[in-house]
Amino acid sequence: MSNEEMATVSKLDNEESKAMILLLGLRRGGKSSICKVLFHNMQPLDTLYLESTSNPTMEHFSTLIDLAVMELPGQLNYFEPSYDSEKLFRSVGGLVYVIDSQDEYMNAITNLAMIIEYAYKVNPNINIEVLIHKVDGLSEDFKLDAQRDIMQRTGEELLELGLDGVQVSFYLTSIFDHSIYEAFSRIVQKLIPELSYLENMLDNLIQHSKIEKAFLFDINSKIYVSTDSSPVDIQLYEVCAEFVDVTIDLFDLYKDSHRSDKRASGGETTPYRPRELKNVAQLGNDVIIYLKQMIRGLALVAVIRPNGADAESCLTVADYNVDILKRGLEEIWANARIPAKDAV
Ligand SMILES: Nc1nc2c(ncn2[C@@H]2O[C@H](COP(=O)(O)OP(=O)(O)OP(=O)(O)O)[C@@H](O)[C@H]2O)c(=O)[nH]1
Repeated sequence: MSNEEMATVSKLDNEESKAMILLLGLRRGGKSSICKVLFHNMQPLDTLYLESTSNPTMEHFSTLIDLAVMELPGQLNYFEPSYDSEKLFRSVGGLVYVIDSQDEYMNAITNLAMIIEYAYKVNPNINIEVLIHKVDGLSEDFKLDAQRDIMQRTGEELLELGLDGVQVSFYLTSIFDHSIYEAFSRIVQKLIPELSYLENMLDNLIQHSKIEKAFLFDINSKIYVSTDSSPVDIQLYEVCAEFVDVTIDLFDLYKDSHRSDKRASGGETTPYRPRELKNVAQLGNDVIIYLKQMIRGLALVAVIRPNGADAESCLTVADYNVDILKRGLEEIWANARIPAKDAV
């Protein structure tokens, strides 16, 4: 193992306070592209020119929880004696394995089963997540066939290893649409211990407003860390994620040019406080999309359906209830370890 690899793995000692996700898979499966698109806003087409990763890399992502995503290069042999895999696998909450659905995937499935066997032995609480990736190149029928085939073959491999009881979640993903955000949202949510409180709070919010669906988005990555308990319609999620983008673009366009206010008396300066993100838009079908900044780089995005009621009064009620939600979030996270950060 190279010095750099050792250094990254030894950093794990300091990472133990963070929820950690390990991103694994064979070479050219799409791991670096996923990290770049999710955490660095890289355009999907620009990932074509990414070079193969040769050392483990770590992405830090502080939202409701402090999260680290560690990418292990495809060519790394995790079971080589000098590699402290045991420590690594014991410290992670989720293992995400990327399978390239456009390539021959039998080797990937064998590799996955071997990793699951090891991971499960050292850390039986680990969440095992499989991304059936690059599905943008497959037709609808073929996508489902590939999913069925990969799930079945993985099941067979695990059965052979006597691991048929292990829970594995599968997601069809691509960096060219919102499926990768949706999959990561679900993966991250499993690592948030307060998830059920959040869901209850959002359920309460929609019960007392004309809100049809509410998401708590991490503004920077567009992953949603929670939603109410009604099922997620991916198209609705896409509309909401795009609304976050538009809001940020507008916010940047009209950024405050005065980073501090000169007080009239004596010319003292008060610290710069960023404006709060808020945006409301009414669509052609009367549906209203509502965004308001919450705590820790999060924004609430809600879809309001007035159903004949006056839009203004719907918004007044939403404003009132969203403020209560925000205060609730502030109270829950008042004692959290990481300091609240500015949203944008
Ligand atoms: N069509 C398609 N191509 C993708 C997708 N995600 C990644 N790719 C392409 O797959 C190729 C390999 O991606 P990488 O992100 O470098 O793969 P990796 O798993 O990090 O590879 P190693 O660093 O060698 O381990 C790149 O050319 C990406 O553009 C996807 O969702 N769809």
